[in-house]
Amino acid sequence: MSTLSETLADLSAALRERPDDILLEVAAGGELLVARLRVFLSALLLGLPLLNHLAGGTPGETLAGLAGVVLVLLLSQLWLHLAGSERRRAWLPSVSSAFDVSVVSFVLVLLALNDPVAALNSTVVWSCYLLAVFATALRHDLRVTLLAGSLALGQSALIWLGVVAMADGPLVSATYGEVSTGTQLQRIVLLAAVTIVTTLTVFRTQRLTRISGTDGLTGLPNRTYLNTRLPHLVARARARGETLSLAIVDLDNFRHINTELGHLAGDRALRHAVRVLRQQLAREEPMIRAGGEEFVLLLRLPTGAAWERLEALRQKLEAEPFVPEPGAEPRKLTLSAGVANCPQDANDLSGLMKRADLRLRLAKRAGRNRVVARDEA
Ligand SMILES: Nc1nc2c(ncn2[C@@H]2O[C@H](COP(=O)(O)OP(=O)(O)OP(=O)(O)O)[C@@H](O)[C@H]2O)c(=O)[nH]1
Repeated sequence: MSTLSETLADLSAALRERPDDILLEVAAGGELLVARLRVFLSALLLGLPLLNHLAGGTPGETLAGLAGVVLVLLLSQLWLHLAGSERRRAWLPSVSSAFDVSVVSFVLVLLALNDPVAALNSTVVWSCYLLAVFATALRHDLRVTLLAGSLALGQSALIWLGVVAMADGPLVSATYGEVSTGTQLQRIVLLAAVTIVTTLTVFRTQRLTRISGTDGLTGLPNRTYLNTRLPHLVARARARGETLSLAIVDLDNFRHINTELGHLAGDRALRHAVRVLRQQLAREEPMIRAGGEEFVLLLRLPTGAAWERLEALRQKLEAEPFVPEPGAEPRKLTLSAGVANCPQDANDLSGLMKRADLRLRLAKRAGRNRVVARDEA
């Protein structure tokens, strides 16, 4: 069990880490969910000016309320459009969360213009701060939660101090009662507590997401990544008219390593092969452990260049044999690979996988230790 100081150290390390691709994918889905919820809630708010009018509010108040709600609805549509588009905008979660918090402050300031006590004692509007901070859990980014929480704390404290500074008598109203320092402090503490709990929730979900998408032995993305992330990468490349090549790489005769050196040495051999291959790849070139001693690589290259790249990887692995233990005889590892290109061979992940697998089998049949990018070896 981890102590508080260990948790804080892990938290601060997580704050400095760049979210990985799976997290970004999950977060983009969360952003879209929040954007839809925002549009629904702001459409519901359209009823408020009408209720104000029916309750005998002045036409000025009703019109001002209507203008505010229509503005929020229009901006919500804009956020929905941005969240739903294929293009990833790194700033979107932070800016949309800051927007949610600031809308609550904006409504409180509007309330203050009519009745200063309402801005400090209104429970329903103020609770929307809690909702805005809690909704950042769906963005799966610690920095976004901390930003929204700090903004909510800062803005609500400013409204409190502003209303108190401008009051020319006791802050009491027939509808909202009396403003008490104790209640205002409790609200600040509650907001801070919700920010902390949401931050910890995000932290834990980040860990779980990372574990579920990562292969424990090699540290590479696993089949979950292959199934969830790769279809998007292929679809995006297709939409942009870009070319990309998918390779299935399989270590040759790996069974022999296990039978001759034992399973633990086999594990080390797998890690060695992954290290050698991964070192040759750029950060944005995914290498996934599809299962056993089989890996999937995605390269933003046309067929010829992808074949050359794989051939260089094959030679590198051959040139860096695996040493089972210090002083032991080095053991040569080789790989076979099948390459398929989008859009030349197929337009989607499943088509590319089938074609690459076919060519991998050709490479194995032709004697292993080779790369095949066409339908004959
Ligand atoms: N040590 C270890 N072995 C593994 C792991 N995953 C798969 N393997 C072994 O990899 C071997 C794969 O065997 P095969 O599918 O017959 O393929 P191969 O011996 O590599 O032969 P070809 O693919 O035809 O060249 C099996 O012996 C598996 O037990 C792992 O995580 N650790």
